[in-house]
Amino acid sequence: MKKILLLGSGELGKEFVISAQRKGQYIIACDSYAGAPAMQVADECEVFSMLDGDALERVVRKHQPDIIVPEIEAIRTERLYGFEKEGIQVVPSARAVNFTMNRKAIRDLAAQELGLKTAKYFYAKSFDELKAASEKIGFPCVVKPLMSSSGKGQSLVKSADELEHAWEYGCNGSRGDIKELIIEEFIKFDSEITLLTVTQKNGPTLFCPPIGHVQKGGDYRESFQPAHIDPAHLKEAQEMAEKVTRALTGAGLWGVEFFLSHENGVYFSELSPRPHDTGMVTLAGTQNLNEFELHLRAVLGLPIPNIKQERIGASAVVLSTIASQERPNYRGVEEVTKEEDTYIRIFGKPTTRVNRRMGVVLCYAPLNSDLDALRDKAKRIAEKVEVY
Ligand SMILES: Nc1ncnc2c1ncn2[C@@H]1O[C@H](COP(=O)(O)OP(=O)(O)OP(=O)(O)O)[C@@H](O)[C@H]1O
Ligand SMILES: NCC(=O)N[C@@H]1O[C@H](COP(=O)([O-])[O-])[C@@H](O)[C@H]1O
Ligand SMILES: [Mg+2]
Repeated sequence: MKKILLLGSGELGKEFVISAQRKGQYIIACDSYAGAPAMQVADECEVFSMLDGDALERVVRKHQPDIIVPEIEAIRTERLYGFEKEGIQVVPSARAVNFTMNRKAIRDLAAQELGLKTAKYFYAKSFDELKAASEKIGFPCVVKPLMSSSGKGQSLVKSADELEHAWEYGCNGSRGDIKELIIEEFIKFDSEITLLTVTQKNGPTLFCPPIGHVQKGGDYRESFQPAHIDPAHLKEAQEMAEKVTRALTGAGLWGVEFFLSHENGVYFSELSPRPHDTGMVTLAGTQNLNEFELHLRAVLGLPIPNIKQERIGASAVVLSTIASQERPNYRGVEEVTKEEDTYIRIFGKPTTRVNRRMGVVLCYAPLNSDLDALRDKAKRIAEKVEVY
């Protein structure tokens, strides 16, 4: 049995904890608020700011974990190098977690050191720098904080007069103490995918069938597997995923994001060194092993004999339309359970905010059935659920 310190306790962590406990592990779930989804199923929990390095140190000393599994990006990741040196396994590695928490580190590594194709980009520390960069990139362009996730602080800028708003919005949506944004060329992609990639302690890098997804405001709304893409594009994406995960080092499951364009090919976008939100579609049983089970096996160094697509699947998110500090209720769950081949997962978040992801609807069908129809079904059913 290993003692696992989980840093971040959202919906992704909750599924990871369930997988880990099913393999006899002991988990301490951490987050900045009490009653977080993964805490509801873990052995112990700790509530503190993981951006506070000293608080993080105290929790590590108190529990003396064998393994640290980051679940979010908002962590004082510099401290992880020290823990790793002491012999604690950091998942997938301190380097991977530290590089991916800041868009600058990972983008420079991917585009400059590894030569992966990405959108053109510049960084801006002031409004004037943003303006100057936008003149080089042109409109539309995308502006994001260097440190944020799930689309926080991200805007699509269509003309110069929207820049000021993008600057303010980006700075306000930034986590942590840095006031710097990235401005990217807008890629007119035909589709985007997440390539779940597994790096192993003893074994080759493995790839799941690609997951297609649709985002709104920089946040995921629906995902489906397998995405039907050009085999040459898939091969290219796999090669890029192999390169970037090798450079970041370590064992675990990663969500590597790509934009695909018929005209311009494959662009690397970013990656998560952990299970990916769009990968929740694997909870519909699309694969023999879902992304959480794969992460756990890679972390523990357990064998993964194969990854097999068992059926097709679609996920659609349930978002809150209200903001409240009260524990929410859900209307429509009975309606959902009337549907065939459908699951619903309510994450159990104790409070709401507008557009907070509170649950997900998962639909599946046999291989070779109509994927577009399945996507429509998942979206139609998710619409029935109301958070109040
Ligand atoms: N340069 C771009 N061109 C076109 N679309 C973009 C670009 N950058 C981001 N997007 C859109 O916004 C989405 C979110 O962007 P990105 O993944 O960089 O943000 P994020 O906040 O890190 O999201 P998450 O943490 O949920 O993965 C992308 O999946 C894509 O749909
Ligand atoms: N794109 C990253 C992502 O989906 N992360 C997932 O969302 C949780 C935070 O949700 P919250 O903001 O509702 O607390 C995180 O803990 C993780 O499970
Ligand atoms: Mg993303």
